[in-house]
Amino acid sequence: MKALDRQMETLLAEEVKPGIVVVTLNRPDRYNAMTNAMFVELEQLAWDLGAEDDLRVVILTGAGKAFCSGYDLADADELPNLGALGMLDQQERAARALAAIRSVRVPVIAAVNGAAAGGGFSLSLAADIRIGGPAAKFNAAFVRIGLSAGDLGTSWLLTRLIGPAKTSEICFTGRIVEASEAEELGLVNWVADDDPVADALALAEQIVANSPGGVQLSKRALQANLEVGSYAAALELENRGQALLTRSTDMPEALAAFKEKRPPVFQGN
Ligand SMILES: CCCCCCCCCCCCC[C@H](O)CC(=O)SCCNC(=O)CCNC(=O)[C@H](O)C(C)(C)COP(=O)(O)OP(=O)(O)OC[C@H]1O[C@@H](n2cnc3c(N)ncnc32)[C@H](O)[C@@H]1OP(=O)(O)O
Repeated sequence: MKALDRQMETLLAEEVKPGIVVVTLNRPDRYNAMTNAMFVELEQLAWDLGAEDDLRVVILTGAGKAFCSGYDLADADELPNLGALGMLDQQERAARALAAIRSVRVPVIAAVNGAAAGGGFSLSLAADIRIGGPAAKFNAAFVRIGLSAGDLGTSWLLTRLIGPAKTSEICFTGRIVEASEAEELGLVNWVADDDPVADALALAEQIVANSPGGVQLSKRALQANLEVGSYAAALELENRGQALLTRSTDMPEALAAFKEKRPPVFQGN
């Protein structure tokens, strides 16, 4: 088994090309519904993969017909017995898992192969890029199940992705957003003609051809600058990243390659 490959109870991870790992939510009979085991494995996988120097891009997708249908409603019966603090613990554990996915240092591309509902919608938002398949559909199902769309980062990320008005409409109605509308809204970068994983892989190969440090510090700056409050703070963060990269060996290699009119060979340091 390769260093980046993982076989877990609810997830599979496979290095399909050098540095490109496809993570598959693997509960197809339950439309990849989320369980506590899946949250624990998502968080663990995010940290394990992040520790691998050779990692360059993660593609996240679902086995079978759905991407992820949110919390496993078959498990919901036992929740009321947990009490308020027990529920808070469950919610925080799930939130930590999605935050870990979002903070993976390399680009994460969600190949949304089917329904992304509830927490599954939230999980797709934790990715940097979403590519829909023809069957992709997004559903902030929370209000239909007695919950709030303030869930696993949805209210923060979706507002910044598609704007407060459309976010409000989608979250207050709990309606389905089909692939074509998702593309119009910018919820997905595009809709693949067939398998979104194939499109995600082609995109990942374009990313892998570039400086790993440049890509990873770009991700860091782009994510952080959704949070910093000012242009000055953004510049400060960018300046530090660039100063760090100018000390890398990849940058002189890129300059030499440009002058010698050849592709650069990046080492990621
Ligand atoms: C009461 C809620 C308790 C949750 C609170 C938990 C608090 C602590 C937990 C940690 C924090 C996580 C919080 C999480 O983010 C909250 C949520 O995710 S809430 C939203 C939960 N999800 C849903 O409400 C979506 C339900 N599913 C659907 O709307 C539709 O199935 C679909 C996904 C839009 C797909 O529609 P269709 O293509 O028409 O497919 P079907 O409806 O026919 O379903 C096919 C098949 O899959 C089974 N299934 C679908 N979704 C789930 C699911 N979420 N859990 C379990 N099983 C699911 C469905 O039953 C069918 O199976 P079959 O009947 O054919 O055997």
